[in-house]
Amino acid sequence: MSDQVTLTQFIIEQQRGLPDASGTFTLLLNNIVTACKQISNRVNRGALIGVLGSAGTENVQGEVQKKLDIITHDIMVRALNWSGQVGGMASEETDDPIKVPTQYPKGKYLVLFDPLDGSSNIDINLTVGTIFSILRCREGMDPETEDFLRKGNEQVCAGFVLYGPSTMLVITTGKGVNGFTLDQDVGEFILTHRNMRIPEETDEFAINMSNQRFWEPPVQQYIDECVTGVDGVRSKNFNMRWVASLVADVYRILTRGGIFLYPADLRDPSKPGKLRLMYEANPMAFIIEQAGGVCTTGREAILDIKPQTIHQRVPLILGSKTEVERITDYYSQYDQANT
Ligand SMILES: O=P(O)(O)OC[C@H]1O[C@](O)(COP(=O)(O)O)[C@@H](O)[C@@H]1O
Ligand SMILES: [Mg+2]
Ligand SMILES: [Mg+2]
Repeated sequence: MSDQVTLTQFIIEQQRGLPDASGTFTLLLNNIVTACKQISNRVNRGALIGVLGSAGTENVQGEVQKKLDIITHDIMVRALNWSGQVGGMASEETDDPIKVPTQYPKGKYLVLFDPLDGSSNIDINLTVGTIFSILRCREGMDPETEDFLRKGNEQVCAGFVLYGPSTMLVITTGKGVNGFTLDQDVGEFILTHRNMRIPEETDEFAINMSNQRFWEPPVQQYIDECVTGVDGVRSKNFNMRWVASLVADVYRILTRGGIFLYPADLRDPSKPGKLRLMYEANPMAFIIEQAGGVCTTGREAILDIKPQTIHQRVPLILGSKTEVERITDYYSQYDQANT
């Protein structure tokens, strides 16, 4: 239809009027998006092309890699090299940042990504996704690990693509959050969800209840009050959802509100939470906050954390403002009573 807005048109429109806009960001984004269309195709064809199942290898965090973890990583790296717009990249699937080979020009962006989020769901045909975070760097530089370790509030863009019933892209450049649906017939992402806003109130929570015995008291209290429903202090019933794909849980919250918790886990002090700061929590925090929600560890805003390592894990609590603020109150009351 003639009034449809494609992703490229939308980004050009957003950049128009910016004094230092040179078109390089649009080029970078086009390459990321092309990679995600290729990933969408592989995920969609699944068993037909033999890409399901385990690769029999482990990544830096000791997690068993799926074949598609590796395939999607390779697709992203190739597209980013070809874009000529990146100085370097970092992926969930490699220990160290990835350098741009000498035959490609080096650009002024760093891209960090989780090429396949929710990969434990791939073999059971549930929604998975790709998450990316974009930072600026000095043009032409060969970045070291230290150059990537920047706070989330320095991101210039964050997004994720959902491979679900529809393939969708959700993106922010710091001017709100917009959602695009892939029109498979024409191969373009079309703007379908303009200016997404998270409802401030909610009665839906998302948490992996099997970890309950390892939670700290503020989380125990919060979830206990939700589960007690009308019979407890909340005086209302709550619903629960847990897809176990961050992309799908965050998309639901962007659409109808809710709170997501993967809190600090007392099991192993070296793993404060499960999710990774730089390519899961930071991009989601940028998106959630741009949509009017809140994103925290319970004690600190995610976007204010100075990263120590590329694969650092963080506790992650995000979603509808009033609920996230309620749980951060529980944390501060608990910490005050225990210091
Ligand atoms: O299996 P659990 O413990 O419920 O964890 C689910 C979480 O782990 C993740 O799958 C981790 O992502 P990866 O698949 O990229 O490792 C998140 O998407 C999800 O929120
Ligand atoms: Mg992930
Ligand atoms: Mg992953």
